[in-house]
Amino acid sequence: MKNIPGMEAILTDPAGAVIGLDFDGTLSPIVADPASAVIHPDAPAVLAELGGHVMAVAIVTGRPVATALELGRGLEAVPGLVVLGHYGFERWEGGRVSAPPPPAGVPRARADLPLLLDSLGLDGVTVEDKGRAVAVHTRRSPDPEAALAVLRDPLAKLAEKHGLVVEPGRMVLELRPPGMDKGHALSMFLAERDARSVLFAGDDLGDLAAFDAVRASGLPGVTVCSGSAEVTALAERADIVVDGPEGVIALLRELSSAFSR
Ligand SMILES: O=P(O)(O)OC[C@H]1O[C@H](O[C@H]2O[C@H](CO)[C@@H](O)[C@H](O)[C@H]2O)[C@H](O)[C@@H](O)[C@@H]1O
Repeated sequence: MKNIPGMEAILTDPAGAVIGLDFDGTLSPIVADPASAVIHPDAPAVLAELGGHVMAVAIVTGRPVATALELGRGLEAVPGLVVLGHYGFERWEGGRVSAPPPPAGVPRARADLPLLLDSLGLDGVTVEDKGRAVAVHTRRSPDPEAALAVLRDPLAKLAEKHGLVVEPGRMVLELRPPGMDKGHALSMFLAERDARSVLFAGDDLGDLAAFDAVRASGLPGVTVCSGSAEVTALAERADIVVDGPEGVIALLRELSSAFSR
């Protein structure tokens, strides 16, 4: 680990390190039904151990905070944990949630979706109502990539009509408000805490902005890709590529053990 640029600073000064982690595909294995996702069983204990050494553990996710905590049972016990949900619009810390008022465009887009999806005649496309955003999933359709291709333009037009943006992800297109992304969320958090180093691990396109934020911070930083066959863009830009959530947990465990030595 020591040979990775940025890791040296984290290992020698853990109290100055922020560990940023995506949720789905990084801490939680990808499953067909978003409502059935659960955190890797070892993650809460590994993060609790890590949280005792570092400046902060921050989960930066597209999920609403409440969903991340529900699917991530045990996370609330991680010392000093911060959850930045909805790509950073929501924040949970010490049991308290803060968030701006919900955007008006989301319920309007959600109301238009059934008719639009009917008109496209796609099988197995499902809608996840996230409150402050709405996600259209194709993982359970017979050809998920082809369904995504059919949906791309109509959803872009729907998003524009309601003042929203499209966030592409693993077999999902999400309609959400503009003005925030994981990079912005992470940058603000690093500045707020006066971090001295940072590690960020993610698996999906939305995590690229956080990778950029690690670089832009000017801090000693490490980017980790939770690798999959579905997304290759992160692996190309990561300092470390591991094998999915299992690999992420193993890396965090190794880090924690190094701090304890
Ligand atoms: O930022 P994240 O924590 O990675 O959240 C991104 C999206 O993750 C979820 O969808 C993904 O995981 C599902 C469960 O494993 C999977 O079925 C889906 O295909 C993936 O795209 C979640 O449902 C979305 O709301 C999140 O925005």
